[in-house]
Amino acid sequence: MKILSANQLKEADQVTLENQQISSLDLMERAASQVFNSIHQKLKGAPILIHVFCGIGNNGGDGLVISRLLLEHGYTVKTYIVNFSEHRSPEFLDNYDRLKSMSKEWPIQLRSEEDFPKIARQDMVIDAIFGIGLNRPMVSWVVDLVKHINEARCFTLGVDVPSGLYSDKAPDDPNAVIVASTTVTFQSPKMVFFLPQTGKYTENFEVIDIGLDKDFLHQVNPQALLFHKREISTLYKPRPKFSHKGTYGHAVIIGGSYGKIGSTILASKAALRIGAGLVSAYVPECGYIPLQTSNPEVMVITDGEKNITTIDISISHNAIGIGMGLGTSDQTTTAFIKFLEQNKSPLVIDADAINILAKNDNYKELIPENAILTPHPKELERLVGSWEHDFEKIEKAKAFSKKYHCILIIKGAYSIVVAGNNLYVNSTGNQGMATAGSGDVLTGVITGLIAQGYDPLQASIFGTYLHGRAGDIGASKKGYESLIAGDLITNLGNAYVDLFKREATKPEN
Ligand SMILES: NC(=O)C1=CN([C@@H]2O[C@H](COP(=O)(O)OP(=O)(O)OC[C@H]3O[C@@H](n4cnc5c(N)ncnc54)[C@H](O)[C@@H]3O)[C@@H](O)[C@H]2O)[C@@H](O)CC1
Ligand SMILES: Nc1ncnc2c1ncn2[C@@H]1O[C@H](COP(=O)(O)OP(=O)(O)O)[C@@H](O)[C@H]1O
Ligand SMILES: [K+]
Repeated sequence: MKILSANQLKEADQVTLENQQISSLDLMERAASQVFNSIHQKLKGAPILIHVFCGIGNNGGDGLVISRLLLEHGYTVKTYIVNFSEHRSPEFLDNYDRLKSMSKEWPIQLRSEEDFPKIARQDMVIDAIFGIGLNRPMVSWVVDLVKHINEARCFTLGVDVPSGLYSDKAPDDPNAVIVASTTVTFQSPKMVFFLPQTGKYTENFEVIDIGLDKDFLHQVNPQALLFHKREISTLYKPRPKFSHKGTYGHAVIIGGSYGKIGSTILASKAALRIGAGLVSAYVPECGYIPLQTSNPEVMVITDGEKNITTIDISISHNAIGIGMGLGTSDQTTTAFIKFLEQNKSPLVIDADAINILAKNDNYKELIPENAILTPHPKELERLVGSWEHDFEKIEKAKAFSKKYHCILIIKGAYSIVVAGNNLYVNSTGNQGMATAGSGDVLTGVITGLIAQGYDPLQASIFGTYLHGRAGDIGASKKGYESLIAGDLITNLGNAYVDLFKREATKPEN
């Protein structure tokens, strides 16, 4: 699914008006009535008090349409106009008149704190103050209104985006944004939903198709792609009946140091579970027995006593995952850099291998083309420098990916695969995966996919998806707290099986 920027959505809006020969008032009616439908389906006429807060632009216009439709269906509604400016949009004004003409109760004008209404915990709020048009800080009384609404802690539905969020940067004041229980958003999910600084303002979101011009949507180069099962299952490579283990490649996992051998156990097991034909682990001697006993299917090569001192892989192989638990001692750093100078295999670079690269710009020049780097936020900061907000972080990651011709996976909730200017946002995974070793599993998964013949970009996207899905299946059985990295490995098979399960169809109302 395409994630479009605010400007692209505005352009889509204009193209739609021209090509479909409709007015922007019609488009607003179409969009807002779908928000109403979504609310009505859930509320089913429940007799609760609904407060609709409308700005004076088109987001406010949507709010007015929703108010009118709610009233027409017998809901108890109070509509407020948040007068943050005198420049009312024409569509707002039209809908304002329509609402006044059908309701005895006229919208309530808000101009200062004295006008704020009481909102009870059991009421519902519809937030249509600002949409994607917010372009400067809100005046202080509107900030206070946002805080007043948030303090009510009632079910709050954001229209398009929670008010107070910019489309391309972090909020000026983290408390000056509506915290929505859900957001019903038009046509495309917004990038802000997927980033830590801004995604926290909506617990859920629902994308509604408002029928914008299909050709435009098809040809537009999106800000990012959000990948779900539908797109992902097309990447799957079936296993031919007459295949043998050689068909699925040999993955090598290099890492570990005294006390951190577990990371290589997890990564090599994950490479096997994702389907590599053969897996070898290259570890210091202290890892030999732990690996052989915990993973009988994995072959083990050793070097150094407590940490790796040279990396010399003479066996034939198809992909290497390197870095988990490796350490960054001088000896290991030298070994890794020498290895990079000679290496010709597809690489997944993780953890301490990233930390070593971050030490010196000359080292970064050795990153082979199409290598995949899987930094968590701290490792990313070491690699690309610090950022003020998440959008800047993404720009820095893109610049790094372009400069060194590599793929970066920004890990976290909604991990983002960065390949040059292209961004792929993962839809699977959960907070239970914030646990030791889950990144090691991801490295094993991606290495195992490349060994099987997936190209690095496919392996990054497919692997991130399956890893998250395994976490979701694991959490559905164990809950978030007790999910551990080993559970992700256990559920990789279920994640594959799930790829081809049909969604249960929703019962008709
Ligand atoms: N194609 C689409 O995406 C559609 C968008 N529609 C709605 O239109 C919204 C965008 O409407 P608008 O562009 O009118 O913008 P908003 O309604 O978000 O904001 C209203 C106006 O306020 C001004 N403004 C921005 N920041 C301000 C501040 N801090 N203080 C005072 N004034 C400020 C801006 O000039 C802005 O145009 C969308 O979010 C959506 O709700 C729908 O009606 C229909 C289709
Ligand atoms: N809140 C979260 N939601 C979804 N996935 C998460 C969350 N927190 C962590 N993860 C995933 O778990 C993994 C953690 O990786 P990392 O921090 O490198 O772990 P470790 O170094 O312990 O192996 C990443 O794939 C990340 O996307
Ligand atoms: K809003």
